[in-house]
Parts: sequence; C-alpha cells; structure tokens
Amino acid sequence: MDTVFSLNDVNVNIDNTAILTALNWRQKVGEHWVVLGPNGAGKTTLTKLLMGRLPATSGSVDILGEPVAEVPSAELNSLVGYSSSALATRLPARQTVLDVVLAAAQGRTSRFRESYEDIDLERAHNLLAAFSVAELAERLYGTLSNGEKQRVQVARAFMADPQALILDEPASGLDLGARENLLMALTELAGDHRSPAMLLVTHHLEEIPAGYTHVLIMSAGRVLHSGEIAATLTSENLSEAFGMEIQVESSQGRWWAHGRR
Ligand SMILES: Nc1ncnc2c1ncn2[C@@H]1O[C@H](COP(=O)(O)OP(=O)(O)OP(=O)(O)O)[C@@H](O)[C@H]1O
Repeated sequence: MDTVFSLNDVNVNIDNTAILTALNWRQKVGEHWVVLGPNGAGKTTLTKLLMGRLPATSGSVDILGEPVAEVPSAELNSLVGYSSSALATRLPARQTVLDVVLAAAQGRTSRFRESYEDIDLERAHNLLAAFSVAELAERLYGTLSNGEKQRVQVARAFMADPQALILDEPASGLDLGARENLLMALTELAGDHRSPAMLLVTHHLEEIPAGYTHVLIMSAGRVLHSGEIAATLTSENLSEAFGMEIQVESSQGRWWAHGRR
C-alpha cells in the first residue's frame, strides 16, 4: 500500500454549516506535506478527520487503504502520531523527560511500571539528541519551558513509530535557535526512508523544513491548490488563498513570504 491518507469527495458539515467542501487529496508513503491557509480555512478540521476524531458528513477518508471509521481507535492511535502545543501541556509534569518519551513506545502518555528494552532506551536518547534536548533527559517534564516541552513532545511523537505523523504548528513559540534546531531535525527525518509520512500544519513559510515535498493550500474549507512544493507554493497561489498580494521567496529548500503592493 503506497497511499497513507486518501480523501475522496469529503464534505464536513457542522450544525448545517459547510466546514469542509469537496476535498480530494492523497498522501503517499515517502511524501511530506505542509498544510497552509488562512485562519478558519479548515486545517485543524482536516487533521481531526485524518485522526478519526471527526466523521465526514459524506465522502470517504481512508488510511492505508482502510476507511478510517472502520479502524479501531487504539490501532488508529498507533498508526497516526500527533503533536501539538496543546498536547505538550497535557503530558505528565512529574515524570522525567526520558520516561515521557519512552512511554510513547507503548502508546502511553506516561510511564507506569512497564519495562523497556535497551533498544527503546537508545532510540529515546537518540530522538532527544536529534531535537537538541538530550541534556533534559533526567529533568521533570513539568519544569521545562514551553519551547523545551514542544521539542520533547515532537521527539515523543516519533518514538511511537507511527505510519503517519501530524505536526500541528511544531515551531510556534520557539525562539530562533530552537526553531532552526527543530527544522534541521525534521529535515533529517524527512530524508530518512524509515520516517513516517509527515503532515505539518503551519501559518509561516519560515517554519517549513527543507526536504518537505508537497503543499496543500486551503481556503474557506476547500483545497485551493495541492502538489509538489516547488510548483505549488507560488506567489500567485498564496495571494489567491490570502486574498492579498503576497510574494513568496525560497532559497536552498527554505521558504519565506511578505506582502507587496
Ligand atoms: N464545532 C464547530 N462548530 C462550528 N464551527 C466550527 C466548528 N469547528 C470548526 N468550525 C469552523 O470551521 C472553520 C474551520 O476551522 P478550523 O479550526 O479547521 O480552521 P483552521 O484552518 O485550523 O484555522 P486556524 O488557522 O485559525 O487555526 C472555522 O470557520 C471554524 O469556526
């Protein structure tokens, strides 16, 4: 199966209001997507659909060829990883960073009495190092700054070894150095064929890691443009999405944008 997610003619209505309309989209194994769009475009609703937390009103949402609605929730949780700043604040404050990351290997948010193999320990330490938080391994999670929690939490999402990983604004709130470290780690993971297919929601082009391959541009609950990032993330397409003149620039796989008159 080379398709991770597939949406076919998906509509989502809530209280008789159309939130998502006629969505058709596919993410294949090995593709790493960025989701962009103005506030209220439907990005979060899309992630909820993919995680099976919101049913489609019509159309089909499939993961690895199976309708999401038919996959048991425990299985879906292990297939689709998720990271967001909201989740970062819900992890157990009184456990060590290492335990918080290790627990994800068994699909848990906190460590209880379970034992872990050396290979899990090594992987947890490697992920903490990849996200530049290795020195925090023995600290209590609750004592970390928000930016530190955010990076630990992204490391934790990889620890679970999902098939797909949804990263909801992973760089928001990080200082410049922390953001760049995070993006470099994500770039490295994007280039590793063992990594899950990633879907990264962001508001800022500067937060797109080099090596991400595709972009989905949403507006008013619809897919406005989708495809390979170099061909799709254009000034014309973003100007259309945001309803203003936007100039998109890129260099060496990184992106930024500014308004223009
Ligand atoms: N439960 C709900 N009831 C009514 N409207 C909803 C509900 N959930 C979402 N919406 C509306 O659906 C639209 C899309 O919301 P969504 O949160 O998916 O947008 P978004 O692209 O993630 O926005 P943002 O960038 O601001 O986070 C918004 O207009 C929102 O108000």
